[in-house]
Amino acid sequence: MTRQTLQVRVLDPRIGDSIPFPEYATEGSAGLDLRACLDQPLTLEPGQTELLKTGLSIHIADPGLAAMILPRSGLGHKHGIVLGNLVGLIDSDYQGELMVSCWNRGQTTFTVDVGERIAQLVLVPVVQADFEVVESFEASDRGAGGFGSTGTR
Ligand SMILES: O=c1ccn([C@H]2C[C@H](O)[C@@H](COP(=O)(O)OP(=O)(O)OP(=O)(O)O)O2)c(=O)[nH]1
Ligand SMILES: [Mg+2]
Repeated sequence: MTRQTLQVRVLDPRIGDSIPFPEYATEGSAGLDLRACLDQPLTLEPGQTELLKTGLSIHIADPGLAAMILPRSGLGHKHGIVLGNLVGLIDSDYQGELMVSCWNRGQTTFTVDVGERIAQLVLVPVVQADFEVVESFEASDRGAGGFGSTGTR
C-alpha cells in the first residue's frame, strides 16, 4: 500500500462536525466513503437522478493520479442506488466540489439522509498516452476478435 498526501478543501462547515470527514473504514479499504452534504433528507423516486454535493473539493495535482467515484455495493445491490454516470472520474486538475450523481435505478422510493455515505472515492494511478500513428500492428493471437470471440466456457 502507498499513501499519498492530498490537498482537500472543506466547503461546508458541517464536514468534520455533524457530517464526518471521509476516512477509510478499515485498514485495507480501497475507498473513502463520500457523504451526502444535504440540508434535508432527499427522496429519490424510482428512475430519479440528482446531483449531490459532498461539501469537499480535492486537488490531486499530479497528472499520474486520478480519483474514481464508485457506487457502494450495499446501496447499489439492495436499494438500486447507483451513479447516474455509472462511474465518476475526477481529473487531477479538477478543483471544484466533488459531486455525486445519485440514480435510483430501483423500483422503490429511497430516502438519502443528511450525511449518509452514498458513494466511495478511490485514488488510482494514471498513464497518459502519447499516440504513435502506425499503418498496421504486429500480429497478436487475438487480432481483432472480441465481444465473446473466445466463447463462454
Ligand atoms: O462523478 C463525478 C464526475 C466528475 N466530477 C467532476 C470532476 C471531473 O474532473 C469533472 C469533469 O468530469 P468529466 O470529464 O467526467 O465530465 P465531462 O462531462 O467530460 O466534463 P468536462 O467537459 O468538464 O470535462 O467533473 C465530479 O465531481 N463527480
Ligand atoms: Mg471531461
